[in-house]
Amino acid sequence: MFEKSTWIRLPRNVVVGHGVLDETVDAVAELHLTGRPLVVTSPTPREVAGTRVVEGFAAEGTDPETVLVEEASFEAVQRVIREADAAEAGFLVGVGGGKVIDITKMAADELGLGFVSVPTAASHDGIVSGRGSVPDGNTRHSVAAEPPLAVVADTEILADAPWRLTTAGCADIISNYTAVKDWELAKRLKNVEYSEYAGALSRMTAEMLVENSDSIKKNLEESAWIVVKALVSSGVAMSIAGSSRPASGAEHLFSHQLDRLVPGTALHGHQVGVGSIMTEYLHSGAKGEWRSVRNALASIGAPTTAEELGIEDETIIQALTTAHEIRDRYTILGDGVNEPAAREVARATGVI
Ligand SMILES: NC(=O)c1ccc[n+]([C@@H]2O[C@H](COP(=O)([O-])OP(=O)(O)OC[C@H]3O[C@@H](n4cnc5c(N)ncnc54)[C@H](O)[C@@H]3O)[C@@H](O)[C@H]2O)c1
Ligand SMILES: O=P(O)(O)OC[C@@H](O)CO
Ligand SMILES: [Zn+2]
Repeated sequence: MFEKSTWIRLPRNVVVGHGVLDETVDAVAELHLTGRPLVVTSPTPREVAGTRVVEGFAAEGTDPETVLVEEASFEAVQRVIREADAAEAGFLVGVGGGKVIDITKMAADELGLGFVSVPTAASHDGIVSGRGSVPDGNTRHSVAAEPPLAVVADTEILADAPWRLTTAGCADIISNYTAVKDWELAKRLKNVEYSEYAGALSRMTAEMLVENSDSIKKNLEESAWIVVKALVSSGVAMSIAGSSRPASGAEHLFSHQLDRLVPGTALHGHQVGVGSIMTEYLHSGAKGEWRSVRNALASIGAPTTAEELGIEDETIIQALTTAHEIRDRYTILGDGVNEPAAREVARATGVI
């Protein structure tokens, strides 16, 4: 008897383009979300977009409340929940980078409220996904969270954000190549559940981004358009999979370990990009495709070395040798890369 079942939870409205921030209220109205909005944001995103979103809701008479968050932590999620309860919020609007959006989607999930994603940076593929990523002591949780009912991605704002945020988003997408390889490996060796559709979509998203890399340039709003489309597509792959597997493999474990060792030093996307160069080397060897990964990153101006990340060589080795410990997710790292092997891969790929 066939007993398989799945829920693929996707946004209903994905609004992308120049000046669409002012359509946030319409995107919400179309969803029949009611009650008081709680706008979750952080200082800079509040300046570049949050205040305008609040003013838009206020003009409609919905009396929005705002809460500022800085870090992705369970404590921050609880704080948003308390603020939402106190404000008797009807729905949540996350305005900011990946951390703000993760906190908002996790709070919305616990509260049982709808959530709208308003990214102010094209820096990560969590803008659409129903996953939240939170460090917790020695581990990193990827938790099921409320996917956004709507995404409002204003390319004018995204193109105006510091360029490094956009190159981080590109690198988060380029890392899908190795994430999918890790997922396939885990299917072969550990019989983990694998989705052909999610894997193919994730890989195709990375390929299309790389094919369009000539059009991804600083001060070109079209770049934000191309990158957001890819981030949405990658998030959809995660929703189809019901896990972050299609977009997160060993390169992400390496990045999560760097977040523990040297928090706040480099952007998530940049770290996973450098991790991807090395894990591609581990997958396919010296003559394999690691150069293509490195060249794709270099062509959009993302870091490809420890120095460009602003991270010490020894920290790279430490992160690579301990990355397998961070989460129970089988990857090319297996039960761990030893120190000489880590040094070899980091040197051979020019990362250190
Ligand atoms: N849930 C998922 O599926 C998923 C996917 C990818 C990444 N993530 C998570 O997202 C986080 C990474 O996201 P991130 O790189 O955006 O980091 P972040 O949220 O820390 O943002 C980086 C910085 O950019 C600033 N910023 C945002 N918009 C700006 C703008 N327009 N102008 C100037 N500054 C702006 C933020 O205030 C912050 O200081 C990580 O915690 C990662 O684990 C989650
Ligand atoms: O589940 P994690 O490893 O946090 O990955 C989510 C996201 O960063 C994928 O791009
Ligand atoms: Zn990522």
